[in-house]
Amino acid sequence: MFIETRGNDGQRPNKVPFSFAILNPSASFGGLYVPENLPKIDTTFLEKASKKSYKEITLDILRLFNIDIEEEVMQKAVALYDTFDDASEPTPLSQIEEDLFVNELYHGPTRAFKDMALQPFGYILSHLAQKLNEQYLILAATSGDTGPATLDTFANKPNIKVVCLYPDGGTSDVQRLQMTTQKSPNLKIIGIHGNFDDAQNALKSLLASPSFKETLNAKEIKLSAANSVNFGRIIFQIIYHIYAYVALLKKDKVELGKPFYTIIPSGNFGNALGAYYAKKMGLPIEKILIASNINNILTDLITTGVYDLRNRSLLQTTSPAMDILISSNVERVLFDKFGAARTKELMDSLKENKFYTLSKEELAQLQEDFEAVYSDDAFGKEQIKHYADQGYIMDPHTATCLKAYKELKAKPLPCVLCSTAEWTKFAPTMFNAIQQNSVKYSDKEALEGISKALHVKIPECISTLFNEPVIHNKIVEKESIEAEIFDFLNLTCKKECQ
Ligand SMILES: N[C@@H](CCOP(=O)(O)O)C(=O)O
Repeated sequence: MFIETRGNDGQRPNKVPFSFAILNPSASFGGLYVPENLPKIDTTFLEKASKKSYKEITLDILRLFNIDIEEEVMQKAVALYDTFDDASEPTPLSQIEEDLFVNELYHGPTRAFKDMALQPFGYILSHLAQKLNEQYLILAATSGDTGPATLDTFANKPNIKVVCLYPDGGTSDVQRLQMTTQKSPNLKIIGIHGNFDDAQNALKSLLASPSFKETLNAKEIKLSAANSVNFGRIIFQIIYHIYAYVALLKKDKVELGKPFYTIIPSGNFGNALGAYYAKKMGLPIEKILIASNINNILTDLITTGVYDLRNRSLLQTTSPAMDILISSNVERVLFDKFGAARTKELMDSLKENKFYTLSKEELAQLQEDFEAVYSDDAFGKEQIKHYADQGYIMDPHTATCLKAYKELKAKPLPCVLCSTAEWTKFAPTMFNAIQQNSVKYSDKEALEGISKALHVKIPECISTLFNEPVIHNKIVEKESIEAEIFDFLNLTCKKECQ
């Protein structure tokens, strides 16, 4: 069963099953759903897992969670990993140093780690909508990767409509084209004048808005979300951390039960939360190392205990998917460590005062599991060049992890770095890094340049994007989002947006 991070308001049920939590992701007081208990895995589980495939392990873990989804549906959802580059190894582990391994999570249809969760999650959510004979509006806010993966998973799905919000100018060109060229009539993509935090704030306030829901309900439309505020995303984001350890075991790179480090490039903290839950379930993670770009609010939190939005504005970097200051899933860690009352206090303080401060003891508890560091674009480019020269291509988000590898890995243990996106989504930055220049390349030029220079193929799903017509070209002010959504749904707005 699932409970709420900020406690219960008396209006909602105290505990809900998985299906309820994913169909209704907004919990009391603007909080999030979390599992009441986490299942445990031990060395026997890991030993057995080392003889199994990714899909088999995924099903084992889903069964351990005992969620209210039929076995057949879980199997069909997990079978979607068969469409990845290598059906037998959807998340290959590449060794780039004696003790450093890259967990490549981007081999799905939209070339980012979001497919790992959104492919099966999309299947389960649309199955539930059909089974209940209900119509759903799914909202998504994106800084570049969640959007394309959400649209891909829900395209043409019955009973589902999707509205995806992205910051105009805040994603790479490829990421934008992956969204704006979508043809399926159940999808609407809206660019906003603002940044990712503005898009996610809009999503959260719509999820919590009684009048918005009332207008939808009048037309028998229910509301859910595809971001990692939805636990349906997180459950699948636990599994690839467990599988990374299994892959180390399979390759004889770790002794069963011995610890390893994991490094996570972080924005909305869903990936890091998945690692935290995996650690709590029993995966022997020594420490979760959090890598940020210069939007380093998570570095500050984990090193000083202060989460401070005052005197900060979001900066554009060459790792745009991490350009986030209001990081949703930190809340789930706070709840797990300090309980609902304290989480509500901290989150209320963030809303009202734009900051919160952990006590010394609380910070020490956070540091039991996490360490953090940040790097700038120049550092990322150096790493991209260094590894490209050695024959390994990593994207700018992945490159931020090298700082953590160099500075935070204190013990001689194997280290797994989560690689969140394919280089093809950020070609101009990649080409600048490789050529060591700052020429303004178009994405197409840069893709072709890299392909030629490094003898790599551009996947068809990326190369064909440039020939597709742009269908969604609307860029609106934040205040017009609600009206745009109603227009898409052919609804008349009830109150605020008139
Ligand atoms: N970095 C993300 C932002 C949204 O994160 P999510 O995990 O909550 O979906 C993106 O690329 O869109």
